[in-house]
This record gives sequence, structure tokens and C-alpha cells, in this order.
Amino acid sequence: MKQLLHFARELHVFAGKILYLNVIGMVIVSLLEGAGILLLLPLISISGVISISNSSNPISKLAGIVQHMPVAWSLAILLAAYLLLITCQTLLQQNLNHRNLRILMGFTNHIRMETYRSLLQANWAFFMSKRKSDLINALTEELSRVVRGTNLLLQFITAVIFTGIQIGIAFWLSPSITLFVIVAGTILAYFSRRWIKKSRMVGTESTEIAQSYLGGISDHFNGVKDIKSNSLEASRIAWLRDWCKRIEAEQLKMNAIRNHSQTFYKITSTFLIASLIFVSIQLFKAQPSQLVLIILIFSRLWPRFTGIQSNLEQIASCIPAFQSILLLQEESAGAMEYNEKELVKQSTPMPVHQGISCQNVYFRYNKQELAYQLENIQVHIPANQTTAIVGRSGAGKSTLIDIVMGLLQPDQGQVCIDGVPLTRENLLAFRRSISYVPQDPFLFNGTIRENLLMIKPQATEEELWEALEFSISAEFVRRLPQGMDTLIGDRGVRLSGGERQRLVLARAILRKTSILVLDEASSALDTENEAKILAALDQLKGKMTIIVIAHRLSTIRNADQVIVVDRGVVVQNGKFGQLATEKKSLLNHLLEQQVIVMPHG
Ligand SMILES: Nc1ncnc2c1ncn2[C@@H]1O[C@H](COP(=O)(O)OP(=O)(O)OP(=O)(O)O)[C@@H](O)[C@H]1O
Repeated sequence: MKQLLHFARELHVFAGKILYLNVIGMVIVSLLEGAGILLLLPLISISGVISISNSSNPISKLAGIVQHMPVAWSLAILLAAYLLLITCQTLLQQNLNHRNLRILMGFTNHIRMETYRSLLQANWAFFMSKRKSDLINALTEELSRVVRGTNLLLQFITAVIFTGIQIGIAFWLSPSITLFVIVAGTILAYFSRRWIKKSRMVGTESTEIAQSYLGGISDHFNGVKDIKSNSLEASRIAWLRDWCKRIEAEQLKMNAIRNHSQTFYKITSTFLIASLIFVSIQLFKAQPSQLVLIILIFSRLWPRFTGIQSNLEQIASCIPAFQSILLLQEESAGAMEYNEKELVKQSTPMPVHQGISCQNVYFRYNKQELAYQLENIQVHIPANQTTAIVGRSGAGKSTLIDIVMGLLQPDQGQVCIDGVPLTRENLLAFRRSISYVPQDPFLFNGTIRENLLMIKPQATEEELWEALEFSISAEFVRRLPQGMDTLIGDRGVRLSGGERQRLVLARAILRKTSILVLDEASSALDTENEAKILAALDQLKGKMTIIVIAHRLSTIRNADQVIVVDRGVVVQNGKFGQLATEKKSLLNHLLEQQVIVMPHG
């Protein structure tokens, strides 16, 4: 219940005054409904079905109001009052429904935004520890369950208010009978606890099942080429068949819980009404009119009461979704790289005058393991020069770049920019001065123009073409049927690997940052285009700090500095010409093989 209370509190903080107004509205609606029921009594009395005695109980008083009027008059007055009450109640109810929906949408959008914002502000290590599909599941399926849960919570509040007021009216009419029903209702609530508990357990299972579905489906579409070319269809079908069995079992279990509880509620309700009538007549000697009214009230009240029970069950099944969203928010807040204030404070890129240095940097991915992926790294990357990082596959090149960009935090040692340690105080400003071209470039499912403008929304047509020319993309873009407005498909699938890389380079150039980081960015290019890009990058020499993970001999020839990494340690560092002549060195060995390193994946 802790999580539910937390969300109820959040709902309270978010909606504040509107929530109170709605609660007042609900009280009025329930009072109107109660009054409508009370009006039925004088009507019954006029009709002569039941005669109201002249005793002093509230029912007799109510019936007495109209007893002395002519029948036609009293009937007309009562019916008009009844009509007015019901009209007011319906209109107010309609208005409340609309306001409740606004609270619901506003609140769930608030949770959505908060969760997404905290995810965006989380560090890279957090994302490496999470399954992508689990995060997607949280932002889609789990959030929609939170919407449902919030809706149920609002319904629950309404039901509790309605029931409370109707119990109040019933108490006014007959305290003893009402007390009897409250005791019976409490016993019913006590026994229904196990269904609430069971619903919650099945709800946890639903979260896991939804996660495994999304995980499996995204694995499928990420690896569809592998599946097709390696004939793995049968194993995928087997996976889906297993999943279908799980979801079927889960749904049946949920339905069984609902069926059992509903059957229990129905039978006990009937038993209770029967006992109520028996007790009223035999023990409390109730008047027929009082009995009719009590039955009237409770025949309306009971469905609400049992409604509250099933409402609680459904809320319980949504609690795991609340929990997982809350956990995600907590985890991402714990991994927060920067907050809103820092985002505003560090909005301008940080200039780098002397360079970036790693001082005694140690790093390991798994903090429980003894082995480090990077050990005692001491390197200086001078500003406005080109630094190439080389080494065998798995040597630690990408990890080193991630440390340099402040994506990963060293376990020991530090990264300094112009001698100033890279901390939360300057991380964002430093990151704003970097353009990064990864191994697997990220392109949106949109047009080439949209993909470029995403980086710099106010870029002019001239600037866009300039960036495309620089990255040797202008020619192929011109040849496309809609030029820059051509749709490039999911992650740019309609383009070749080399075209994708060149576009991402154009995007990086468009940002006009002072640091350009290329992680094996030219691997998918043919020799001719690679030569052109290298020539273009050469023009940037002295104007930009370029860090490149190099896989080909050609890439590092023009570098001002080469850093050779092996098994997490820097084994050589210096000018290419000098390092290449060192006999029996790793660089020499790699050069002899003509390929610096085979890219992984
Ligand atoms: N997320 C991770 N969790 C645990 N270990 C990791 C993770 N990423 C990389 N490693 C390990 O860290 C080491 C260095 O990996 P890294 O990706 O930095 O190598 P690399 O030199 O860039 O390789 P390649 O040239 O193949 O891309 C490898 O042993 C790798 O298995």
C-alpha cells in the first residue's frame, strides 16, 4: 500500500485545489442522490402502498410533509422536486466526470514527463545496466497501467464518498440496522483481503510477462536479418508459443480471482439483505415504510460497497506498475548526471584551450570484479590536434573514449579539461562542445533534412548543404528522388552503411563544436570516399580537436598523436612516425597485418 499512498500523495500534490473541489462536488452529488431516495418515501405514502404511521421517526416526519395537501398538489410538487434533484445530480456528475478526466490526464502526463525527464538525466552507466525493452515497457505498458490505476483510484475515492454519505443517511433513518450492515460489511472486507493480495501477485506477474514480450519482440526486429539468414524462425515461434501459454495462464488466473470474489460478494450480499429483512422485522420491529427505505438504500449501496472491493482488487493489480515506475524514477534519480538547474547553468559549450588529460584512470564495468577494463591510464589529448586511439578488438578503446567524454566515471583517477577536473559542475558544458559519431550511427525515421535539423533546428539551407558537402554526402543526397526530403526509414535502413556514416558525420559537422569524436566512423566507407573524408578532416586540423578510434592504417597516418591500447593499458603513445619504427611494438605488429583491428559486431 506504500506505493499507492505515495501516488495518492503525488496526485494530491499535483491536483491540489481541483481535487478538493471535486471531492466537494462528489459530496453534493451523493447528497442529491440520497435526497432523491428519501423523496421516494412520501411518494410511496401518497400512493397508499404503505401507510405511514404518526410516530416521531424521521421517515414519518418526511412523509408527513405532504400528507395534509391535496393528492394532486403533493404529487406534482414531489415529482417536480424529484426531477429537479435528478437533473442537478446528472449535470453535476457530468461535470465531475470531465474534471476527473482532466485530473487523470494531467497527472499521468506529469508522471510520464517526470519519468522521461529523469531517464534523460540519468548517466550512461545506468542505461548500460538496463535492458532497452524494459525501459520501453515502463514508458508504454506500465505507464498505461498507472493511468488505469489512477483512474481506479479516483473511482475509489468517489465510491468511498458516496458510500459514506449513503451510510450516513441510512444511519439517520435507522442506526441499529445500519450498524448491523456496517459490521457485516467489515467482515466481508476482512475476508476479501486475500483476493486483493492475490490480484497484486498476478499484477507483478503481468509486469514480467509484458517485459518479456517487448524484450523478445525487440530482439526479433533488431536481429531480423540474422533470424532470416540463419533460419532461426523455429526458435522464435517456440519462444512466442511459450509466451502465449504464459499470458493465457495469467489472464485465466486473474479472471478466476475476479470470478471467485464476485461470486462471494453476490452470495454474501443476498444473504445479508435476507438477514437484514429478517432481523429488521423480527428483532427491530421495523415499520414497512422504514423497511422499504432501508432496502431501497442498501440495494443501491451494496453494489457500491462490493464495487469498492473489486475496485481495490483492480487497484492492487496495478500496484506493481506503480512500483516499477517508482523504482525506475528512483534508480534514474540515483544515477542523475545533471539536474534542471545545471542544464540551464551549463547551456553554453565549454572551450578547450590546452587539452583533455586522463590522470591515473582506472575503470571497471563490474564493480564486484577485481579486473579493470582500463588501468592506470595517463594520456593527454592536445586541443586542436588529431589523436588516434588504436588497439586490438576489446582492448578498451571505446571505454577510454566514453571516459574522456564523461559518459563513464573513473573508479580511480580523473579526467581534466585544461587542468580542471571534469565534474558535475562542468560536465554538461564540456559535453556541449563535443560532436560524436558512433560505430552504429543513430538516425531517426524521418527525412534527411529532419535528421540534420534535429542537431541544429535553425540551420539555413546553405549550412545544411555545406555540412553534406564536407561529409561527401551531397552527391548521393542530390541523387535521391526527394533530395534532402527523402525518408530514410527506421534507423536509416534505406541508406547504405557508408551513406549513414557520412550523414552522421554531416550532422556532427553541422553542430560546429570544438571537439569531434569518431568511433570507427570510417569503417563502412570505400577507399575512395574514405580518402575524401580524410582529406576533409585534414582541413579541420588546427581548428578542431579530433579524437578517432582508428581501424585502418590510412586513418592514423595524419594523426598528430597515436595512443596504442592493449588489454586496458596504454602501451605506446607518441607520433605515428616514431611509434611505427619501434621494433616489436604492438603498433608495428598491427601495421604489419595492414589492419589495425577488426571491428567487433
Ligand atoms: N557494458 C559492458 N559491460 C561489461 N564489460 C564491457 C562492457 N562494454 C565493454 N566491456 C568489456 O570491456 C573491454 C573493452 O571493451 P571496449 O568496447 O572498450 O573495447 P574496444 O577496444 O573498443 O573494442 P572494439 O574495437 O571491438 O570495439 C572488453 O573486454 C569488453 O568485453
